[in-house]
Amino acid sequence: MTVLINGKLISQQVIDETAKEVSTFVEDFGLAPGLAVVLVGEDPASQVYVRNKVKRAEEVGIRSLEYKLPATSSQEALDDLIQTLNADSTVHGILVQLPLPDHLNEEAVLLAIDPAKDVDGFHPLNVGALACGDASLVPCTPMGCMIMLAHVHPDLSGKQAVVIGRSNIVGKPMAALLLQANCTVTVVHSRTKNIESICSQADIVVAAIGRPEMVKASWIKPGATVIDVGINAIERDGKRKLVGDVDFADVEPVASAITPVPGGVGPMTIACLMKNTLQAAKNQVLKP
Ligand SMILES: Nc1nc(=O)c2c([nH]1)NC[C@@H]1CN(c3ccc(C(=O)N[C@@H](CCC(=O)O)C(=O)O)cc3)C=[N+]21
Repeated sequence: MTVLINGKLISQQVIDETAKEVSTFVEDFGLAPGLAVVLVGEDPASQVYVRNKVKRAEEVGIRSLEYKLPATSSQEALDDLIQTLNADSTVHGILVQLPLPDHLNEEAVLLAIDPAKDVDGFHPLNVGALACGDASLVPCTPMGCMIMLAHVHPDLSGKQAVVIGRSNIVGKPMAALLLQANCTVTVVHSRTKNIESICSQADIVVAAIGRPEMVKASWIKPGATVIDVGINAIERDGKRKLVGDVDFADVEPVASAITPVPGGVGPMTIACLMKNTLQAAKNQVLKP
């Protein structure tokens, strides 16, 4: 029987633990951790995520602030907002929802965020710290994947892990975390030759490609663990549906454990954002 790794349930555990720690933080320091979420434009999918973040923040006792800028905002307007949030001692975490509209420079925005408040872990300083194995703020999605993996593999040491995708947001930090956990890590991507044969040797496959249902049973070694990072909205039988980067119906019978979509990595990402906001608040209050 294949184990279904339940992201809804595990994320609730992370939320509950974080809520407890937040109430201790409030008792100790007399203020709640604060998270600022910046959304530029009206992307409907992003609006759903932002709403979920606000809801979860409320649940754990984090004060969340939503900043909505028009899609036509200038780089200067966004930079000004970030500088204001950097200077605000009641804001401990800043998240700028990606992707930004094309006319804005994403790299410049990520550089502008105070690394101590960078709850996404995307600032070059935090990226470097992760590469060195001493990060305090780890990107939320890969962190969520590691927590789910720990539920089926208490010891990852010596496992063959293949990460499909090399984005700065998921693929690269995911590979760094697996390496830190003593896996043998291979990253495959759009230019890789023989992706299928490389994947089919893996004990652990993390799919973060952004292509609906690309990973098939023939890519998966029988008994492997499959983490599906993809969240793709597709239309099937005239209905809108969320599917992952893994063809779940095909792969599930072959895997020993697999994450579903929805209810897998998505809720873990949000729970880890709450964890990071608390972490950032602790870091700032303890060494301002
Ligand atoms: N700076 C930045 N950081 C991010 O972490 C970030 C971002 N930008 N831009 C967009 C992506 C996407 N993302 C999701 C998080 C949770 C769900 C989620 O909770 N999904 C639920 C249900 C979603 C639904 O039902 O529509 C699930 O998979 O079960 C989805 C997507 C964070 N992102």
